[in-house]
Amino acid sequence: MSKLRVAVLGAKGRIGSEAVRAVEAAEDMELVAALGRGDKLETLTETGAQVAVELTTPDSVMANLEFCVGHGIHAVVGTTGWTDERLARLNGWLSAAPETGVLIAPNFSIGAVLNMKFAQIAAPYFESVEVIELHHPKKVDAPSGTATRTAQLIASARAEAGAAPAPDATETALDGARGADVDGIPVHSVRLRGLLAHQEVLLGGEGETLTIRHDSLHHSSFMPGILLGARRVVSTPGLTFGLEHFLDLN
Ligand SMILES: NC(=O)c1ccc[n+]([C@@H]2O[C@H](COP(=O)([O-])OP(=O)(O)OC[C@H]3O[C@@H](n4cnc5c(N)ncnc54)[C@H](O)[C@@H]3O)[C@@H](O)[C@H]2O)c1
Ligand SMILES: O=C(O)C1=N[C@H](C(=O)O)CCC1
Repeated sequence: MSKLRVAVLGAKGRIGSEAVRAVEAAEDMELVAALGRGDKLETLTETGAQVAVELTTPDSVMANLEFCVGHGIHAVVGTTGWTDERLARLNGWLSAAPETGVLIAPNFSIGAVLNMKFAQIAAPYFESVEVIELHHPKKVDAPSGTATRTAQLIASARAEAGAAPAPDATETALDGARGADVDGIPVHSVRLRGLLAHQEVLLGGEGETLTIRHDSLHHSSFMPGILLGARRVVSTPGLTFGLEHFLDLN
């Protein structure tokens, strides 16, 4: 059987360099290109890449995806910075390339996907919910893509269940003291040397709390999800948002 022809964009970065090693080690894949900032995207077509693994920066991801989708190259995207406006532009490109698939995964680690899922399930049952994400100090965006997605899932689960807003008597606060507001859910971002990627969802009710915590201790935690994404995206046209859809968790 022929091997899946995979390229990595952001190949010299923290997660990209790990992805290069993971693709090289996968028996059913061939690494056909490993591109860094400034390398020409035409290499993707010249090398016959079928899937591009996009692990760059929020300022680069859109141009890379426009090229990939425009050339019928499927994409597995871990880069953060997704807004409704960006998703609409991507969907516009995909509507002109109906056989092309793009997976955007706010987090590729199974534990983080389950953290999001468990939080979504628990959210309607508690009066209070807040999210704390903790990352390495080189991270350029806050809140993390994972925390943003988690808060969105919590907010929609609570809205669907008709849950009341969380109690909060704060009258005066320093800017930022109550975190960022993502769809009404407070999200707090910690940047700390020694950490990689961690998240706690705190839920509180009468006389009890529930804490759902996940820790990524090494970039290897993201690799099985990236490889799964590459295998599945080639037969999943259109936009898939969240690895849970490829794990049959929905
Ligand atoms: N979804 C996940 O599971 C997951 C996990 C870890 C990181 N991330 C995200 O992945 C992104 C990268 O994270 P990182 O820690 O590796 O950052 P990083 O800064 O270490 O790596 C990004 C790399 O992309 C390169 N780059 C920038 N523009 C480029 C372009 N146009 N073409 C090719 N390469 C380009 C940079 O030079 C750099 O080497 C971030 O958005 C981060 O939040 C997602
Ligand atoms: O290290 C990062 O940067 C990470 N980014 C993603 C996010 O913003 O959620 C996933 C976890 C690691």
